[in-house]
Amino acid sequence: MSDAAIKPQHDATPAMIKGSSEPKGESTETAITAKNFSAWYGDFQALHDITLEIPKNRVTAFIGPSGCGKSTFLRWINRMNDTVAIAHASGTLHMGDTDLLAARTDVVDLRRKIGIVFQKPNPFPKTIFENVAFGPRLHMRISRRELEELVEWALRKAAVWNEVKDRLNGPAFGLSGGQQQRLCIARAIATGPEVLLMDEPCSALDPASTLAIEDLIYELREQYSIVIVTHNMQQASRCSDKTAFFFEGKLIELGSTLQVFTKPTHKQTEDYVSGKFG
Ligand SMILES: Nc1ncnc2c1ncn2[C@@H]1O[C@H](COP(=O)(O)OP(=O)(O)OP(=O)(O)O)[C@@H](O)[C@H]1O
Repeated sequence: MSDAAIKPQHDATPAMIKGSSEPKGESTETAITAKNFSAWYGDFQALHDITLEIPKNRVTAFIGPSGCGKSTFLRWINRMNDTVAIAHASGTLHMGDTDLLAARTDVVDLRRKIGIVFQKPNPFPKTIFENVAFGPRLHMRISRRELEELVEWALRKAAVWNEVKDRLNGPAFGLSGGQQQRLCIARAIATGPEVLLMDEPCSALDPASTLAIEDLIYELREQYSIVIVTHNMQQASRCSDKTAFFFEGKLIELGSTLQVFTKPTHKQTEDYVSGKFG
């Protein structure tokens, strides 16, 4: 398949990202900016005055003990908390000029630009093909042939094409957990997002599938700005460029992954990354 066919939505080709898994320096551009962002569930404050920049085309790991607010932050970035009546927030969250918190912001369009992959693979009860085609059908006006090309492109990019190419019309639920998770990544990238949020994407997977997904995450950062929530310190150190450590709803430290793991500035970070708690 030619990547040129789908260039309008995806301007880097697989060839451009191949062999690119080298550590990268500081990104000069920012994907998401939070300023004095706080979030509550009713009276309970889950996030306190978070100010941070998520760099473009890098992987940022969110780490911290259970309940420190990592998922809450992701959920606010793509407006999942719209359905939680008691959730409210203050401060600002922006992607470029887009105010992620504004009522006027088109949430469907926002979720096209900010994809999310959850802890447990959650394919639709449809065929493999239809899982990936669903978003593009909703957001793009493309021919059947272009749609087929796009589905193949996304499945290749998510490193699952070879395993599913002969069963595209088979049920997604027939795939293994690791394959389902890569299918969900293909589904998330098929609409051409700018940001990919991953909430513990490997926690339900075996070690081999986990490594495959980590390699994939590291490669995908050529094209996407990625945030991964993980409890796995090795995973954060293997596949992220930057690491943010949260504790009790506060951002304690954000720095290069190397710095956070080898020379953390805060004692709490040091204790957490060295396994003393959490
Ligand atoms: N829908 C909700 N209603 C009320 N409280 C909530 C809700 N969702 C999360 N919380 C609370 O907000 C706090 C932060 O939760 P969150 O899921 O963001 O933490 P986390 O760091 O992602 O945890 P984990 O690592 O266990 O997934 C927790 O105390 C949690 O109980």
